[in-house]
Order: sequence, then C-alpha cells, then structure tokens
Amino acid sequence: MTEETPEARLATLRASIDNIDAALVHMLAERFRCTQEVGRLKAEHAMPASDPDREARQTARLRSLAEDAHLDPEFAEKWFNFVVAEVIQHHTRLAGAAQADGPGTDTGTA
Ligand SMILES: O=C(O)C(=O)C[C@]1(C(=O)O)C=C[C@@H](O)C=C1
Repeated sequence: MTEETPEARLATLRASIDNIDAALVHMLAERFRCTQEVGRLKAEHAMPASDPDREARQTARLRSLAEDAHLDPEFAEKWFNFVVAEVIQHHTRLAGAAQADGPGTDTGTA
C-alpha cells in the first residue's frame, strides 16, 4: 500500500475547502437576497432597520447550534454580528432612498 504524500493530502483537503467556500458564497448570496427583500419591506412600511430582540434570539440559537457542532460559539456570534451589521447598512440605505422618494407617487388613481 502506498502512503499519500503530504502534498497530495493537502491538495485533497484544499479541494474540499474550495467546495465549502463556494457553498458559503452561494448561501451568503441567498441570505442577502432575502434580507434585501426584508429591507424593501421595512422601508416601504417605515419599520426600523434593526430588531435587537430578533438579533438576541438568533444569537442564542446560533451559539447553541455552534456548540452542538463543535464550532466556537464566540466565532459564530462574531460572524453573525458581522453579517447583520452589513444588512443593517443596506436596510438604512433603502430606508433613506424610500424617504427621498416620498410616500409614493403611484396612488392608484388616474
Ligand atoms: O429579521 C430582520 O428583521 C432583519 O432585518 C434581518 C436581520 C438579519 O440579518 O438576520 C438584520 C437586522 C435585524 O436587526 C435583525 C435580523
């Protein structure tokens, strides 16, 4: 039986990392597609960009999931906070644009 060389093992592991990174990019793209719609909904209905209660619930949930998965819960929380900060910036920008547009030009009347 021939042993796998360290170089071959590294290449195998990197192939898996490539797949995982690609999946993460696709999942993040889907998440941002979703939060963009949430941002539009919030802007249209003058709802606040951030929801600290929702964030607290999600942080607790993700920390628990991370523990179960043997992922550092501190890291999971940092990742979530990083993503949410970006989402809130997008929401705030959409709210500003909605305000600049005024209450809506399409009144449904002729
Ligand atoms: O669920 C919402 O209300 C969102 O705007 C999404 C989201 C998130 O990205 O998870 C972002 C900002 C809020 O503070 C809470 C959660």
